[in-house]
Amino acid sequence: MTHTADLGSRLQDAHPSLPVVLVGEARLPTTSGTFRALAYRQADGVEYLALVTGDLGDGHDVLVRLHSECLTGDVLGSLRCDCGPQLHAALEAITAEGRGVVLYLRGQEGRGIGLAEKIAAYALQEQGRDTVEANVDLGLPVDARDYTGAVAVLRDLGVRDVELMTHNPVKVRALEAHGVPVLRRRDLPVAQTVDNLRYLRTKRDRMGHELPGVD
Ligand SMILES: Nc1nc2c(ncn2[C@@H]2O[C@H](COP(=O)(O)OP(=O)(O)OP(=O)(O)O)[C@@H](O)[C@H]2O)c(=O)[nH]1
Ligand SMILES: [Zn+2]
Repeated sequence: MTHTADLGSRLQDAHPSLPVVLVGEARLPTTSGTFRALAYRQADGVEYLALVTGDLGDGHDVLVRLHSECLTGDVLGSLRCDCGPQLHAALEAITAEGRGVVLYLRGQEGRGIGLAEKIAAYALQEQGRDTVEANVDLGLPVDARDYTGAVAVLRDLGVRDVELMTHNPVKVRALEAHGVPVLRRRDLPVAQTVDNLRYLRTKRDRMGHELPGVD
């Protein structure tokens, strides 16, 4: 697990200057609304896609989702997790609000370990390990996500403080540690299935996620 102390030291090491550049911007009509899509790239090649709706104005109290890439859930409709429904719920929430940002984090597939390693972790889960134990067995961090670039994108968009759509307290702490206050946390609907129940329970019981509705 990413402990608060580890997170704090990583954040202290984070470079304070803007490590991302805006590469392209276009209108993106989707089934969940029409967004302004802004594509950013970090010096190491990691890309970010910010889907923005409305006028962010003074940047205060912006409804935000930081969405970690999940190819299997977001694109393929995997039932091992709830990422796809969460992504679409977040896009629909900013559309309904008329103002907000969904920031798609391409460098965070598999909680930062990458797609191939996530599939290897799934194989261990089929042998009975939970999501945390599987990463440990592979010699990988349980959560390798870094939010420095995400914060840089939010700053570039003029976002100053946020209402964050998440159940994950580490995301809240990461934004706060980078100087982006989280005014409120907003729950997303949790799509519980027989295939993702253990994954959801592990997030609640071992990673501190706020998932009171999960049985
Ligand atoms: N390593 C690993 N990553 C997984 C597994 N299942 C899902 N993921 C990845 O987990 C990320 C989503 O993170 P979660 O911890 O499920 O949720 P979160 O985004 O931190 O929390 P919310 O903001 O509440 O959605 C995505 O990048 C998924 O690819 C797994 O079994 N092992
Ligand atoms: Zn997923």
